[in-house]
Amino acid sequence: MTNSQKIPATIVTGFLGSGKTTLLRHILENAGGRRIAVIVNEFGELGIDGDILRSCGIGCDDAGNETQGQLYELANGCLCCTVQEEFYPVMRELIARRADIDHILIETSGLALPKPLVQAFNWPEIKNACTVDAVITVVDVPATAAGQFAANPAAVDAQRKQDPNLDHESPLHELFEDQLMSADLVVLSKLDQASAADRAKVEAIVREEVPAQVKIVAADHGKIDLGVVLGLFSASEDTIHERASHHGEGEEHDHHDHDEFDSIVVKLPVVERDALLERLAALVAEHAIYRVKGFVALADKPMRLVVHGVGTRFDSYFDRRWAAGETPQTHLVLIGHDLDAVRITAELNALTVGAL
Ligand SMILES: Nc1nc2c(ncn2[C@@H]2O[C@H](COP(=O)(O)OP(=O)(O)OP(=O)(O)O)[C@@H](O)[C@H]2O)c(=O)[nH]1
Repeated sequence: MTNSQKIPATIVTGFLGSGKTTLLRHILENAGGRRIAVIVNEFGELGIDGDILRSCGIGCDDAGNETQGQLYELANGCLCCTVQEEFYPVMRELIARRADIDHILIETSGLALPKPLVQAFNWPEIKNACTVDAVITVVDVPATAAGQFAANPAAVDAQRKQDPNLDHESPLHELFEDQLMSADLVVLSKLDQASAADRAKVEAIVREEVPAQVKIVAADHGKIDLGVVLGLFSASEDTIHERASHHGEGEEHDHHDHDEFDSIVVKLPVVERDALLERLAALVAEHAIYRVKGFVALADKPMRLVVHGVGTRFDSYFDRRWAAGETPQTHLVLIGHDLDAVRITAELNALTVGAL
């Protein structure tokens, strides 16, 4: 089978909160009749991205009931470490349904390394039926310009001063480089929050990491012409072995076990919106929390509030009414480094104002 007869798969990668789900939503809402199967993967115990996509009607029929076979959530760890157990069975299922599928869209967790996933497209059963249309790496311009992914950000410099014998290269920097080194296309996000100088600075940083033929484009809240992101025919699986990576296959990849990152899941009943957002902002300032995401139940509202915090910036919006028979509950996932789960959970628990 030639590559043009295979099902094209687009892999969307990028750090936590960079704008992957926003880009996915835009693609799915503008699919123009393409039948797209979606695989979303998250680090942390809650399948929040899947639920956000579902609340926009993705993976549901017109009556809001879940349709089988469009949306697959892999929430049991990072896709790059669970390729065999999690990704492979879903791909086999999709391959069996190939007559119903025009494109596969895969969102990796923000902590995943894309290379092992692309390499899985060389496994015979997958290679015979699918090809990687492109690896798209989403880059958060304000965060990158502010140095979040620098080789030696301030915190790492401080550690190094205390113990110069230790290797303290920032884990975020390695991840950033790995996610870029596999890219066939780079999408810059959040330019509305960045100056022209920041954009130029980030483009120069990205250019250092990606091969010359890789285009760097911009998307405003995920909006981008679908012709730019789909139909690239990169067949990345054929060249992935030539791409460098900080983490290899097999034994070397096993060391990428996310020891550097902690995930805390907090479940609360009803809370008060301003108190919650203030406390979360304070926690982000006090701890190395990279991303906060989840759903919030408010005492005076019949709607579910979605909260998404990246660094010190928090977005919140109501996405849907709590369903009949559903108990409104606050579910938050916090991801960061060296987090004191007991203390953070206790501080958030103290915000509970009761049940609906
Ligand atoms: N201002 C602005 N905000 C954006 C843009 N793109 C995404 N966002 C916001 O950034 C936050 C993170 O976006 P997501 O699309 O959820 O990011 P993600 O990469 O899927 O996040 P994780 O799944 O947590 O890794 C959300 O609050 C988005 O609304 C943009 O172009 N401009």
